[in-house]
Amino acid sequence: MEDKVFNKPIEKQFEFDEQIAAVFDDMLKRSVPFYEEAMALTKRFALAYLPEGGRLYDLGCSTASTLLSIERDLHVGAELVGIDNAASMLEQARRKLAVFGSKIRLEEADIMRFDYEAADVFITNYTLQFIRPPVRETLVQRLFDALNPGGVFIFSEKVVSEDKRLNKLLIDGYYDFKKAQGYSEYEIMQKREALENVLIPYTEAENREMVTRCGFAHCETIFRWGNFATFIALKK
Ligand SMILES: C[S@@+](CC[C@H](N)C(=O)[O-])C[C@H]1O[C@@H](n2cnc3c(N)ncnc32)[C@H](O)[C@@H]1O
Ligand SMILES: O=C(O)C(=O)C[C@]1(C(=O)O)C=C[C@@H](O)C=C1
Repeated sequence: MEDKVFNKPIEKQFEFDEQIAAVFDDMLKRSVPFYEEAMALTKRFALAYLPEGGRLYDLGCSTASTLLSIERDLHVGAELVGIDNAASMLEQARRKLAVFGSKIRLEEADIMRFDYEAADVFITNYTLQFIRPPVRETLVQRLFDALNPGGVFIFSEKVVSEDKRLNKLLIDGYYDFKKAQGYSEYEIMQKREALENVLIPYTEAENREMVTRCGFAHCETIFRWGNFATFIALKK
């Protein structure tokens, strides 16, 4: 279904509710530059680090698009687990899992409180930015602690620049991208207002510093377009 959520006056802050879940796949494709490519890179690196008998978690898995794409090319016996606290997102996910006869395990839970088992890959694509800054690093630390040695953390984020002029140019470029995807200026402004204080982006450097403080030995930016980036952090 086509995303027209912000075509009318907004009544509340951005929330992952039924209205958003119903159009979410279209929303992401048209709102995240190179979404498909970032997902393909996520899959490539996830598969490379997922051993036989391993475990992969996708936090904020939404409609399970990334997990299903990974499962399609999975050639080892490994457990794929998706976690999200939005019931309506998981409803869409379950529908897709049924169509593909998938073995992915879905958990409706808060990623801040979930009791993680030992894992080889954690993914948080466009999810950390919705976790309040005072507790964001606590979550990353928990993921690091649950990772087996040699495990990886792959995450994608909207990012900002510490340089004011560059930051404005990045945002202008992003809004032009959205216009080219068919969103009107009105829809773009309505969504910007709804996301204020809900989606809180860090700079690329802040993201790297955060994972380094949590103990990751190496962090690489594997994709960046304007104000969107995908990272991989390695636990040695
Ligand atoms: C932008 S979407 C993620 C998109 C998805 N990873 C993808 O690449 O298609 C963020 C997701 O995180 C979920 N989320 C946000 N905070 C959460 C929390 N504390 N616990 C569990 N899920 C959360 C939302 O419900 C939403 O589905
Ligand atoms: O539309 C925007 O302004 C966005 O930042 C895109 C974005 C994201 O980056 O997570 C914001 C909310 C939705 O979850 C989908 C995509």
